[in-house]
Amino acid sequence: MLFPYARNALPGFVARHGKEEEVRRWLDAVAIEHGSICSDEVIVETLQGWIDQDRKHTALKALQGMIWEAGYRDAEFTAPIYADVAPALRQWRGSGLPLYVYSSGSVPAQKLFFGHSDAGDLTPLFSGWFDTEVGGKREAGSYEAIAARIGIDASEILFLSDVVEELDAARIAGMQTVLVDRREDYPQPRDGAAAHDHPRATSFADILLPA
Ligand SMILES: CSCCC(=O)C(=O)COP(=O)(O)O
Repeated sequence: MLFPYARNALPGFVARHGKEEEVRRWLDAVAIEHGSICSDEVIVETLQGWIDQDRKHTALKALQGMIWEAGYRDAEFTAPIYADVAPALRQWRGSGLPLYVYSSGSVPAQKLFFGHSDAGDLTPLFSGWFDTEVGGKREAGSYEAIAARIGIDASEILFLSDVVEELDAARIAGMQTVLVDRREDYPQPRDGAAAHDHPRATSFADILLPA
């Protein structure tokens, strides 16, 4: 729902805001990636193609965040969140654990998402936010940088993801990992050459953390 909304709104958003410095910066980054000077029409088509591929490009993610802002503000939608997530986050935070978000979505988009979730405003639960400005989610260096920024040894950090390659990168950096296995939405490899040994949970309720 969020991605189709951004895809449909992109042409109008670029036409209305494409000359604003903070928007132009990201449109120019797309043009550079595209390999040549190109029209805004081509930039929009490129971005829509990236949405179709679920590409995690920092420029796309920054622009999506700006587009979603209007949708949240005008109450056109709330951010979809699995029913087991908010109760677990509240319990973990209540027991004193600091919680952080690391997403390919831009930090402004993350704050909008958790601020307008189906379960209400969850932003007070989080102690910090990280996006791909720190590095890609499949690169171990990103997790090393996050641990350094948080000031907690990587071995004390549990990283949750539904993507095995992200968990591999976090583990290389020394973090503990759990695959949040949302089988119906994001099936992950289980057997054969792609097998892995990250602990699995099908719900946040099954993730037991030290108090
Ligand atoms: C949380 S803001 C929007 C999410 C988003 O744009 C995205 O690509 C999700 O990436 P993630 O790394 O959180 O799986």
